[in-house]
Amino acid sequence: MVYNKDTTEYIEMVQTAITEEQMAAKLSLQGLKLGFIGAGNMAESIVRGLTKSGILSPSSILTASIFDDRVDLFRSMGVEIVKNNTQIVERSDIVVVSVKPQIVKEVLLEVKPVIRPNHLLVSIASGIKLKTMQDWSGHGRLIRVMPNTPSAVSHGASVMCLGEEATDDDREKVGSIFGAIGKVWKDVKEECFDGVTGLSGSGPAYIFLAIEAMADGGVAAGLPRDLALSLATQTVYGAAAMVRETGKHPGELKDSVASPSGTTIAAIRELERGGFRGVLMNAVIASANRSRDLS
Ligand SMILES: NC(=O)C1=CN([C@@H]2O[C@H](COP(=O)(O)OP(=O)(O)OC[C@H]3O[C@@H](n4cnc5c(N)ncnc54)[C@H](OP(=O)(O)O)[C@@H]3O)[C@@H](O)[C@H]2O)C=CC1
Ligand SMILES: O=C(O)[C@@H]1CCC=N1
Repeated sequence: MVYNKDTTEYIEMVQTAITEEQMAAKLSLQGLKLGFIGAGNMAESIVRGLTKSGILSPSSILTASIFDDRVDLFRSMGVEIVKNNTQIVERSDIVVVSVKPQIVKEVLLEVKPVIRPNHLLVSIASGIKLKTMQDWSGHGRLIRVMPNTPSAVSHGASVMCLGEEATDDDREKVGSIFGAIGKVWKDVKEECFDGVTGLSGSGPAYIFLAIEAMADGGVAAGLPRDLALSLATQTVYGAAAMVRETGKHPGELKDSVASPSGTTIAAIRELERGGFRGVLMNAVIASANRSRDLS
């Protein structure tokens, strides 16, 4: 089986391995209820990823919203809809605070009376520090996470940092949840969170912009729009996979595309002239600074 070169069989083997790994995580989360305060874009991405992973049944997930379209969307994924934030906390073991940073204080003060010692609070809000969360909620069993939207398709990047009363078991459970929807870095220092937000939290948006712009370039060069968009998408996906799977420095991989006096180096010259690297670096820093402002 291992030596069978048939592509279909190989894929089946990989899927079995993932399923076994996730099975252990699934067992550790059995019977657990996961609530989301804030049924927005990031909560949706996490729930989509979790539903896909099979690690938690959608009926173990709860949320609430005053908007019918959000209720309908989460209900269509099998999520239980409750009346309000208080009910989410009362009915959940782990509560993910997934509202905008500016709303976190209001929401925590609202649910504070029903938070019990057995609750684990997880905040994904950018900029809001663990200490601030603890002051507002009166609860120290906290974990801060910075995820990103590719979690919806099982390719998320999430980092975690534990509050002072979070246990090893809490770390494992939250690590399993975010590990099921992508890669997770479990013990990142809180001082890194603004930089993480600037890089991986906001980062998908920079790449969506890049894909759109590359496709536009293809159209300008005469390609049909659908072919241009598909090629741009596959090129970004393939380049990311190459960096990840070869372990080579991106500079070395770039050099291997650029032939002497060829097409790529002509394009790179334009990118450098336009300040491509500096622009990307400044984008990460701008997002990190905004995250710092929010705290
Ligand atoms: N989007 C992303 O890529 C990422 C987001 N985050 C963090 O996740 C959090 C949510 O972001 P995102 O999902 O993009 O934002 P959204 O605005 O899409 O989601 C927030 C949701 O909370 C709802 N809401 C507002 N007030 C309340 C309230 N009092 N009680 C309950 N729900 C309420 C909002 O409803 P309404 O629309 O009516 O305001 C909205 O549906 C933010 O703190 C953000 O920093 C972290 C990583 C990545
Ligand atoms: O734009 C935002 O504020 C959120 C935080 C990280 C990604 N999106």
